[in-house]
Amino acid sequence: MSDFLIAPSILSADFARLGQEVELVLEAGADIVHFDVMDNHYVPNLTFGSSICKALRNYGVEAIIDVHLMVQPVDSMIESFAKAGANWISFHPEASLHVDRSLQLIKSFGCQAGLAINPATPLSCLDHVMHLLDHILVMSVNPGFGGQQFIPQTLDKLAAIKQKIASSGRQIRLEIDGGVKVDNIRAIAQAGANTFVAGSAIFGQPDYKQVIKDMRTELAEVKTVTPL
Ligand SMILES: O=C(CO)[C@@H](O)[C@H](O)COP(=O)(O)O
Ligand SMILES: [Fe+2]
Repeated sequence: MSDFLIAPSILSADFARLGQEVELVLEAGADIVHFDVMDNHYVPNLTFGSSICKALRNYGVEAIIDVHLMVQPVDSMIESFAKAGANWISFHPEASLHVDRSLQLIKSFGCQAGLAINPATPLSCLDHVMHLLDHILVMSVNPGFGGQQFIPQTLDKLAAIKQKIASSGRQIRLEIDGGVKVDNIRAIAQAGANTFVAGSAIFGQPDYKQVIKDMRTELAEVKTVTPL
């Protein structure tokens, strides 16, 4: 897998043509599919569940599906997403009563496990679970909606998490989610991210291939690549 992964968020896709939209964005050069699950409880918005993930697999989508659970409770959703074909599953620590248990549950189904960190979530939540993490999803907006502005303080947070990952000695993907665009992706990568969720920046343009190409051109300028 390459150093930098581009993960379009299907939250901004045309839901009436979801299979085709995912196919188009993968043909346009996307690496993985970011799948935002919102429950109108943990976040004030409602999207889709595991049956839509299964439908994408049935449609023929073979790429990694990166499920971002914005739901509470968490554990009751994990098995159905794993069985529906999710590869990566992340959740918000505030939404789980037993974070270690939820991470172990994700891994017990053979999926990669991640924690999603909100803008105001302290990094201490990572302290005792680094050994269970395959990725950390850093939210650069408050969760619940696409099309929000990138919160600039996230750059310092990324740098701090990058240090934590380096001291852990583990290979943990550092994923950024929210407000990622062609004009800020380079600075975000320079701060330490290596996996980039982008919804409105990609699906909001008529030519998905051009946006992804422009993002990769920016990423090619990054001096220090965060090792995996
Ligand atoms: O998880 C979320 C929002 O809660 C994201 O995945 C958004 O869907 C990203 O959308 P853009 O900010 O890129 O439009
Ligand atoms: Fe997301």
